[in-house]
Amino acid sequence: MSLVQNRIVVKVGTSTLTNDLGQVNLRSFDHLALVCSDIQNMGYEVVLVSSGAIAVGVNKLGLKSKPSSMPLKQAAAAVGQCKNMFLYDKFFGDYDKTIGQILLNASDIEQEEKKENLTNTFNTLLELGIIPVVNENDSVSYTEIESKDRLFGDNDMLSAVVAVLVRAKKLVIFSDIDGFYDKDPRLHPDAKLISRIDTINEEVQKLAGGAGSRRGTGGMRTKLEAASLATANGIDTIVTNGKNPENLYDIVHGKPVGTLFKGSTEIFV
Ligand SMILES: Nc1ncnc2c1ncn2[C@@H]1O[C@H](COP(=O)(O)OP(=O)(O)O)[C@@H](O)[C@H]1O
Ligand SMILES: N[C@@H](CCC(=O)OP(=O)(O)O)C(=O)O
Repeated sequence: MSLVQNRIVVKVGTSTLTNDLGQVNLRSFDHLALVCSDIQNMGYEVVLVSSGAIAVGVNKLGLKSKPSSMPLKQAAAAVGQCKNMFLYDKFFGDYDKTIGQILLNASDIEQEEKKENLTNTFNTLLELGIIPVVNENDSVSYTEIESKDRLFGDNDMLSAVVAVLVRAKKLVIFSDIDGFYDKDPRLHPDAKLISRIDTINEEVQKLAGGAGSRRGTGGMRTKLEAASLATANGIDTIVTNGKNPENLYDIVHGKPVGTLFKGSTEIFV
């Protein structure tokens, strides 16, 4: 099965959508909505995978820090997801775009029938010119929040699963850092950006560390897992800084930005 050439999945993490005080980063939401809308106007189909439900919920509920109790995390996600969709609806609306929410659990793609329904929903939304906004259904399932034996792992993996499902040509993972370095730049100031990786082997895996901020989860390890799945399905995966969403313009034109994990020659598994 071939990839849809003008289809792109964009993933944005919590550390881009909130600031160091744990507040919503309104400029990030607005900027992201502007660029995604503009890219769609240029003839591309965009799917947005957005984290941030728990962190935004924690802030809205006035909690001092991310709770450790699972019910409270799931409650925070319910509140935060609602606020995130309100913000996306408002900002995308400013650029004349309609969005639709899709909340997923791993079980939704494990069953063939559900998977087919989901694919049809994505395709129909995209045909209608709607931008799907996706997150894991955190309030229902805690696979992403906590489970170790998990398919989605975190939203990095979810974005790769979605990219495979919709047969996107590219997956763009917006992080709080410019790309994949030869070591964690927060711990090693001499770290160097790697602009292209053709094979994700053990050597590459050893370079990836965990999350850099208290808001992010997974760090580069989960981005590598996501890139492994996407590239094995022929999907070029780009990790770059969410502070500069306008990098999407260069990415859709195939210009080098951040780190490119090159998709293998369209073998669909
Ligand atoms: N080899 C590496 N290259 C770049 N960043 C790395 C590397 N190893 C670990 N990291 C850490 O991964 C972090 C990004 O992931 P994360 O904290 O999960 O944020 P988000 O999911 O919001 O992008 C970076 O801020 C950095 O500290
Ligand atoms: N589904 C969770 C996201 C967890 C997650 O993967 O966060 P991130 O590492 O910021 O992409 C939420 O919306 O809070």
